[in-house]
Amino acid sequence: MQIALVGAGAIGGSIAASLNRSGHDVELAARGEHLAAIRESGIRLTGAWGTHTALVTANETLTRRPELALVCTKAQDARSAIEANREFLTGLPVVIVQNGLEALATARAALPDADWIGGLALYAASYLSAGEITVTTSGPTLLGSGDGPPTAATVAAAGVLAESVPAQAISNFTGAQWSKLIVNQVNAMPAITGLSVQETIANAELRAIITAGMREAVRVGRASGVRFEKVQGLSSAMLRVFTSVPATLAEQLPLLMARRMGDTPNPGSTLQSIRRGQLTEVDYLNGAVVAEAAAAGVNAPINAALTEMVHGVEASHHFMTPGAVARAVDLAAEKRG
Ligand SMILES: NC(=O)C1=CN([C@@H]2O[C@H](COP(=O)(O)OP(=O)(O)OC[C@H]3O[C@@H](n4cnc5c(N)ncnc54)[C@H](OP(=O)(O)O)[C@@H]3O)[C@@H](O)[C@H]2O)C=CC1
Ligand SMILES: CC(C)(CO)C(=O)C(=O)O
Repeated sequence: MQIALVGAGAIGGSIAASLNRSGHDVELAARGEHLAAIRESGIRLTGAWGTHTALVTANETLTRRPELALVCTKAQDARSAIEANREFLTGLPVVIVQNGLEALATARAALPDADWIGGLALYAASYLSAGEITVTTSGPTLLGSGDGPPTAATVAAAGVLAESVPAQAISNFTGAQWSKLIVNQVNAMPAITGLSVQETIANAELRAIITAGMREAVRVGRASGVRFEKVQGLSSAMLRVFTSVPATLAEQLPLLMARRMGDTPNPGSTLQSIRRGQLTEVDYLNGAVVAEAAAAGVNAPINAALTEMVHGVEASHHFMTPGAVARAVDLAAEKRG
């Protein structure tokens, strides 16, 4: 099948290489030194999904109309990436694989005339260098849209992807996006400290803040009327227990998440942006919790403080120590009440 991917970093690159390995005819839209490296010697995939060098067609924008497309940029780049490839995406089923809550709304606003399908990657991947992608933890990609059952186009797209990567169509995609937003509470701390997700969770001070941020985000979701969908064991019932037990007991959840990630250090996608000197997605992660809290008339001081600290590191290029992070969270929480 002819399949196009717009954005071929950690997520897009690992999916593209796997599709190529299965025999699909893949075209990528990529940019900069990554595009040059892919043109020169393909995408080199390593890690949990095996080793493969994918020699694929790659251009700054798509040059032909595929049968299925995926958009796999960071949230802040999605709109311009879709607009730049509008000609070859119009009328197609297009999967947008993105964390946060806004992927489908952004995609539909940028290109109303496409059959947009949301994608949530439950695996972890890293961009090592131009042309080099590694999968650090395996897991499925969930496809869906809205709060009902998956559409026929979603089931068909999941079927195609599932021949190459773990993928499945789900109901209540909106609830799954929220559950993933709770999982993505682990992204900010690596971006602030420069440590891996596993290292931040192993640190008692940081783990307490991550847990508090997760509990705050669940409460905001509830205040917004969210029906959490089960994602990586995070069901609505489980999240109710998570927010009602003592904080130290609740820390078992991030500890479990870290164990599931295994031994290969996972920087998370937000720290990877920082390491490349790029702006991060934090406004779509912790920032989304703050925005939803404001809309629901509740406070989210921990998520607000984490958002601010990630922006601070983006600007200063200096990571913070765990002690400094703990002091900043305390001060911010006091100030905001
Ligand atoms: N990495 C992970 O483990 C996981 C990531 N996710 C989510 O998946 C999404 C993608 O993340 P990830 O793959 O890590 O991000 P990356 O930054 O690794 O990849 C995004 C790629 O898109 C490229 N890009 C941006 N705009 C354009 C454009 N107009 N045309 C062509 N290419 C473009 C970027 O290029 P450039 O570098 O030049 O900006 C980059 O190569 C995010 O929403 C993330 O939160 C979800 C689960 C796990
Ligand atoms: C859950 C996690 C941290 C996996 O890498 C992720 O979704 C991300 O990096 O954005």
